[in-house]
Amino acid sequence: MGTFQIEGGHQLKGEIKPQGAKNETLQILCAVLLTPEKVVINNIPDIRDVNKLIEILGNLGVKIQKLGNGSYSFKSDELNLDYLESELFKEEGSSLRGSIMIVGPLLGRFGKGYIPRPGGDKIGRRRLDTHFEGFIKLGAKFRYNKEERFYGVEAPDGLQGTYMLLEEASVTGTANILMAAVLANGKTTIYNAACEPYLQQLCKMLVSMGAKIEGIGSNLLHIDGVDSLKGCEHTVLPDMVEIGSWIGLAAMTKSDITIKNVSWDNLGLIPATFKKLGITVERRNDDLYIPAHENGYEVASFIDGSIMNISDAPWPGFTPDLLSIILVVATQARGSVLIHQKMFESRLFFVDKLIDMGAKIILCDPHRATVIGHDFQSKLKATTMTSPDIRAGISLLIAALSAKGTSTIHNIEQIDRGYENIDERLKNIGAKITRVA
Ligand SMILES: CC(=O)N[C@H]1[C@@H](OP(=O)(O)OP(=O)(O)OC[C@H]2O[C@@H](n3ccc(=O)[nH]c3=O)[C@H](O)[C@@H]2O)O[C@H](CO)[C@@H](O)[C@@H]1O
Ligand SMILES: C=C(OP(=O)(O)O)C(=O)O
Repeated sequence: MGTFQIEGGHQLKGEIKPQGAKNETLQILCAVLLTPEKVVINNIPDIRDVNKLIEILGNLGVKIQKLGNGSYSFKSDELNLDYLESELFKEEGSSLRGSIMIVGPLLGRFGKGYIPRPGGDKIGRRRLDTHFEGFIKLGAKFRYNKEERFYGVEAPDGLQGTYMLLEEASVTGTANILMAAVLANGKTTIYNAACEPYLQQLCKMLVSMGAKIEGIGSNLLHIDGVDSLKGCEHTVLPDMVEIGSWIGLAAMTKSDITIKNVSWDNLGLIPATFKKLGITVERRNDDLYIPAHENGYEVASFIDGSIMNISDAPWPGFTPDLLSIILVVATQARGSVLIHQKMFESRLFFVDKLIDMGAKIILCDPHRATVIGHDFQSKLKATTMTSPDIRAGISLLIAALSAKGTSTIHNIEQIDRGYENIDERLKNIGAKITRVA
């Protein structure tokens, strides 16, 4: 188990460049399975989850070449589908959430796809019903081995396009079904599709490979199946969750930080949501500037004067992946705010660690926490903690950087899942972090 030691209480200053987006990359990597031709992908982040998926693709027979920093080429012309039924795959496939998205492209192209129950954060139940209901609608036969927790879909005679209304706008579910439908016979309509920028990016990539998709950016996708897809080159967007994490970090540590080339138009409600906490977020061309909040930041109230409430929702709503960060930032705001995590059931439990550090938080129930800000009148106290999931992990790191004294965070593998070389990048802007093991 890796550990960070963090000396808190220092202001940071400088520029930071966001990594390529984790969740987009996981979709895009799976799409390379759709064609025997070469696919080049740029701006791939060097993080644990992405590297694990690249390893799975390699074991599946994809020819992978590193072209440069963050750039790779992939060629899926001679796949070893037997790997899908191997013990190694059962182990590797279950180690991250994103691996589930290899099923759609394999089903579309080869008529079969298998996957062990995927991993990812332990942040509540994470059902896969949307994915498999979609495949079944496209004509696939579904089987599930309960003992081994192993899922399979098969369609030896190919998939047939159809209309489907998804039960929920699942991000990986939409990507998975979409990647199957682009190679189905005839037309597919996916209503209540997830439509966040990363899915838009996947759609654009598929179109550049020869897929026919209409409605990109909306929750109603029309797909006209084609017989085959060709190679392409694709560049991953900057990671909006990382960008949000740096906004929170800057505010909590009263730091003056510029986040470079954020692709502002793809940030949706992220800047506006930090502004609700009173944080100044300035657009400078495509950079995002956060001045040092020497006098703190004050939570806004609603027009009717009622207490501020920040909650998540499927895109274009506020991403659930930033609520833990919003929560930690709120602990030093002037005013109170109710955080409502609607999607995941176990994502707020990490607040016990913040309470240990002296934060004023009432966990109302698994989905809601009320935070009463300190307005920097009282600093958080350094402590020893363990990171339960990726976003709680980064939130605890932000808390530790703002706290008085030296904190220890264990299980930093969770943070490394989604943040590239985080200790070195933060050290470059003045953070005092040591990777102990
Ligand atoms: C690898 C990857 O891309 N992971 C992201 C992806 O996970 P993932 O695709 O697994 O998440 P889903 O979009 O399927 O759903 C996440 C959770 O929200 C619930 N839900 C979802 C949609 C909805 O309309 N109502 C609802 O309640 C689901 O039941 C589930 O518990 O999207 C999540 C939601 O943005 C993000 O937190 C994850 O970082
Ligand atoms: C929940 C997340 O990731 P995953 O879906 O990979 O567990 C996340 O990125 O915040």
